[in-house]
Amino acid sequence: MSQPLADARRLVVKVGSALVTNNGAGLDLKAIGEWARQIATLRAIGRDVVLVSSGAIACGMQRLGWTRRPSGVHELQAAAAVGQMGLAQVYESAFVAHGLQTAQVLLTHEDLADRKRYLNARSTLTTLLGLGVVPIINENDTVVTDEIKFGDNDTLGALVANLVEADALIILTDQRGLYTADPRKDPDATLIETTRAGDPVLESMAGGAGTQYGKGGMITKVLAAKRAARSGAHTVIASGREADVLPRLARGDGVGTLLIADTQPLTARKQWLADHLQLAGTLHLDAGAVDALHSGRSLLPVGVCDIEGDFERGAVVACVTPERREIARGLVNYSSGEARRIARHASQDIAAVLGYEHEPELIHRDNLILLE
Ligand SMILES: Nc1ncnc2c1ncn2[C@@H]1O[C@H](COP(=O)(O)OP(=O)(O)O)[C@@H](O)[C@H]1O
Ligand SMILES: N[C@@H](CCC(=O)OP(=O)(O)O)C(=O)O
Repeated sequence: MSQPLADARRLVVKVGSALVTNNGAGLDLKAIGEWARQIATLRAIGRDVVLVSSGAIACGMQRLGWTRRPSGVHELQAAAAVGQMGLAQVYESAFVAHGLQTAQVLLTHEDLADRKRYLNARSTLTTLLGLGVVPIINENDTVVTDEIKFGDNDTLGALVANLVEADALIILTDQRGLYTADPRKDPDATLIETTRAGDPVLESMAGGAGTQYGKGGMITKVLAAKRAARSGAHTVIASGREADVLPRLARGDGVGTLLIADTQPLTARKQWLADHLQLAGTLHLDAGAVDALHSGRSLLPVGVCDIEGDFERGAVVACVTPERREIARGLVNYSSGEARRIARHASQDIAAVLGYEHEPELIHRDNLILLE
């Protein structure tokens, strides 16, 4: 049942480090040439393709003669800077051979968290697609440290799928798809052909990375599918070594694991809120406020017992239950200092407490998304 892919006009294809660098042996020119050929085939039948490629660190390590992945952030960043040159060079020549232009786009988490930069990135990518160019995206590893990284490119792939409103995210890796357990560890593991993106049972089946070259493993792919489904994109996890994998998927053939997006997509603005990986603060709600949010109402200051963090009006914050489960997130109308003063107060008292009132709600329901 891979029919949804046959209708997908815009695809994000993600290729992992182990695959791109042939397990750290150096850029796999044959494999890269093969994906370029397949992507050219998709372009020829009118599909838009954005490629998210890992491999900068693994390629840099190989070029620098390092056999072990360094643990120091600056060494990793240096390796990424060296390796990204290799990636750009090889992709450029591989696509030129098929008459296609490429564009390098390096993104950070901050680019996508800032609404203006997010919209800029979206316009640039859609302009490139309109020009028939294949954008090749990676994380800008040289300028980000661990705390602010996407880290694995599965997450980045899902965010890009949401950013360009793709119909499908295709994650190519070194296994045939998602198995019931890590096939490297469990010989009885079987391939799952079709499932529902976001099914919590998948998270217990998926393990970590298979080699020192990959970062995320299967768990980040399963979570990426859940994330991509929020904008309505289906996900396929398949082997990048499977013959003609991309054209076959585009024809609707069943290859690998299909994770179907079967929930109502969020609006673009709510999608952007949901995709924030780092939040500016946390609002602790009482049980009444939790119920109000579940019935689709705005968050009023009266239902907030405590505030964590230092944030400005307009920041994206988490809303947690008394048990500290994040149930929603949204754009706050008051800074953390103001919020601490009006917490537990009725909205009609805001002006008396602060001397002014922005809005009666702490977070308006239009700026709020429920996560469960
Ligand atoms: N349930 C599972 N099904 C398939 N692979 C799994 C599973 N759990 C863990 N893995 C591991 O995930 C690895 C792929 O992830 P990773 O090494 O990060 O590759 P990539 O660089 O392509 O992202 C596989 O080689 C496999 O060992
Ligand atoms: N941005 C990093 C990719 C991080 C990574 O290893 O991702 P992945 O192989 O997709 O798990 C790089 O280019 O080396």
